[in-house]
Amino acid sequence: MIAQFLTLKAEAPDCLLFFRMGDFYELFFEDAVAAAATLDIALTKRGEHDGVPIPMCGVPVHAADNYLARLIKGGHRVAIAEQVEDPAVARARPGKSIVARAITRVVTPGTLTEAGLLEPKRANWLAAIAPGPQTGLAWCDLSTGAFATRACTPDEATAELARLAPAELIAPEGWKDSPATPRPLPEFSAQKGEARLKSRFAVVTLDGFGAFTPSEIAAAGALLAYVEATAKGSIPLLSPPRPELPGSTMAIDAATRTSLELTRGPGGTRAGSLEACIDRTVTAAGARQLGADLAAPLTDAPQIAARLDLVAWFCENAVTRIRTREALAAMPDIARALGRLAVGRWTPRDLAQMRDGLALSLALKAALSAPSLTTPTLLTDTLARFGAHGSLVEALRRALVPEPPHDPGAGGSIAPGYDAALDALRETARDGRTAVLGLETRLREQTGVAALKIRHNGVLGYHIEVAARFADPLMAADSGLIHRQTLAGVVRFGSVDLAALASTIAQAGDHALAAEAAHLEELRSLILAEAAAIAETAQALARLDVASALADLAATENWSRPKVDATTAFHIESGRHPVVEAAVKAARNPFVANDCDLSADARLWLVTGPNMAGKSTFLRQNALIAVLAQAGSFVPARAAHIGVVDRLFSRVGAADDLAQGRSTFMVEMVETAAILSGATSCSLVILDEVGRGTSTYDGLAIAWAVLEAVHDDLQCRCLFATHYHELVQLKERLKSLATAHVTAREWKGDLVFLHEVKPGAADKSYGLAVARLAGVPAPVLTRARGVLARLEANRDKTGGLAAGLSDLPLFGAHPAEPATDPLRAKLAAIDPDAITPREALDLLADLKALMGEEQA
Ligand SMILES: Nc1ncnc2c1ncn2[C@@H]1O[C@H](COP(=O)(O)OP(=O)(O)OP(=O)(O)O)[C@@H](O)[C@H]1O
Repeated sequence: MIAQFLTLKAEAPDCLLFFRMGDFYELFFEDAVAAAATLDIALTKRGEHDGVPIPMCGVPVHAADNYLARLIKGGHRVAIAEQVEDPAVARARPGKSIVARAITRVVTPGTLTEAGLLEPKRANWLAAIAPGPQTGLAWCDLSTGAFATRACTPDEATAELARLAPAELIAPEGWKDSPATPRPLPEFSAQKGEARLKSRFAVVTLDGFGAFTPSEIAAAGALLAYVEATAKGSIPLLSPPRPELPGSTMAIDAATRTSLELTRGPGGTRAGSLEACIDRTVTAAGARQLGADLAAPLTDAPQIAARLDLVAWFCENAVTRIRTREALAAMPDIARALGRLAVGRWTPRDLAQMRDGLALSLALKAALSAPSLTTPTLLTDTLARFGAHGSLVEALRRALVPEPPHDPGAGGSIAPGYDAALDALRETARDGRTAVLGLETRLREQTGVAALKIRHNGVLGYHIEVAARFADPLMAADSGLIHRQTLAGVVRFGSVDLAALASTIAQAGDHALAAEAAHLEELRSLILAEAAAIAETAQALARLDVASALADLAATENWSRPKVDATTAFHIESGRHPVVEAAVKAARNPFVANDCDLSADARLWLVTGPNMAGKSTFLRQNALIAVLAQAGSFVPARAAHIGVVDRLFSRVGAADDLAQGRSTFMVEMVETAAILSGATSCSLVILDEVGRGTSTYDGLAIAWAVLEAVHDDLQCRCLFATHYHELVQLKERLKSLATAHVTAREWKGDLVFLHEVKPGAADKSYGLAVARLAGVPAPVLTRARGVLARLEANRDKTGGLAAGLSDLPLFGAHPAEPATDPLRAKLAAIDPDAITPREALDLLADLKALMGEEQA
């Protein structure tokens, strides 16, 4: 057996091998040691290998999901080796033969489909990257079948991966940019990929799915190869790939996502994120769609307007909204049930979920289809995506009992009356059981043992049981009973009649189970034949859930419809930060709404104000409002007009990236460089205290230069918060720069934050007042006050930190002169027609000498 284990282990050396033995999956050798440590279960020993005891541990099959989930979370991959023949067949073979086993599945984080192993509200992306100057990305979610690709630059690929946050990334061997499952390079060949995709989707050309670049095909092909390799012959659900067009969504890089906490909060989970704060969806599929929408806001104004129209319609039609949400709340997750059915890991419950979900979808479609002049286009389009699943629902209704069991082997899933032959088999089994009861009564009378019982267990099957003290007379040869087992206190017997009945019952039961299994399989095929239409229905349902949930939010939280167009407007009236607002309100404080108008003559705002006044909140809330608006949501503001933002950058409070060995300041500069090279005139840039991580002079100088570059070169909309009051001078020089400050007042020696954003710069920093609020001891504060008075006196005398900057020439006024290259200058001066061969040789020698000087 260990030889069989080792052979299988060699097929999946990077996995823990779950080796099926009866009702357990056993692990051996290092696998056992690793699994026991991760799962915190007992490590035992079994036999010896090369004279050394073999470590072993095991998990029961019925609870395997739970253990698998923990191992996958712990960073392991698991190969499952099942028994692939009946043990009786193995036993019947001559010699000491063991049951044949084979790896039937490799479980990895990106290929999960079981409900128990997945987060209901998050997509479970498996992504593949084909690196190169033009990088190809492909990603799929095997739990729902979604499959998409994108061609992009390496930087964009990093941002895309941050958006998707894949559960698993596959990359060619040797690629080291981020943790990935390595795959052989040939699997990333575009040619092979194309052939693989064509064969998987049974098409002669991929053109029908969209226009792909070779890098996208390479990534999609590698992804498919991996899916097939881990599924080991089963066919997971996968829709045809859909290429994502470059520029169709707002570009948001990884640092911006983290700083704005769009879909992950401070702890890296959903809690505390914008997504969690605004999520009112009532289905898991809706929550997944909302997450996807927020992670990828649109850039096409008409498409955004279509989403907003649908939200507005649900806002206006409150009764319809409430009814729709009630209907959706009862909806099972049919997208994921479909994923389980496709891959072959399903239970009869999944069939019932499909029946109930599709029936509800039909009812919902009928309820929302009443023609009306005001029906928004997206509603009409979404309803058109609902499939006509009437006959499938009918077939499932006829075939299944209302609540089938979880266990496919338990029987009892198929409704009575569906199949006369099955009913007859069940009848036979039932009659047999009644006959067993009759036999029990007869035997009690015959033997005079009133407490005689006929029982059933897995080892003996049906048997007669009496207390030991009544057993002796029954042992007699003429008792008609056959002794089978003596236990402490009870003795068990068989009889010819009982054996006959047991065999009838068992046969009928087996045949009934086989008939049920065949019916269940037929129903599964019926569903899979409509897989594409069901996946489409599931997506349409998720879209309705998102729109009605956003409408519910807008109606109850007083959000308003933004106007989004192709201008560069950014005008927010009384904007709020939804997450901070919720926190502030939970503490029974009011949230102060603020305006922001980045119109052409003030597209760059320099925001000052004391610590804790609310600068970061103000900056972020405007970025979030742009994200929400372009995701198709109403926004937390009285009114908003936003010109489509193509790229969003936010740098708020850079933290040390110790994992990558970069200091705060280095991180900040790397990120600032990314903005300066990536932003366009349609971008929105949020910069919070750029330059604060270094010495005051360096920091001010960098902040100054960045502001000038944003103003003159990028010419984008920008909010820039700073404690460098010296920067206010730039207002005189940069015509589209406006100053604003967040207000605070000192009152009776205390600092009171008003959180209002007002035009103009803050009068002072209040740093010491904040320090006092924070509990810095009085002697330290007194000393600090003294130091401050000195510094300020000196500043006023010398002109301060920014002395001498007032007559600094404007940024870009003196373009750097191209460095003169003496070699080039000399070459340029040569007129080949006017020199003799001798002069030419001399010149050559001079040029060589010049080159020597340069290299020295
Ligand atoms: N508009 C507002 N209305 C009510 N409370 C607010 C508002 N803005 C901010 N706050 C409160 O003030 C706290 C501090 O806000 P924030 O972090 O934005 O300040 P800051 O000025 O950026 O501070 P620092 O300069 O120290 O980073 C928030 O956690 C919140 O409780």
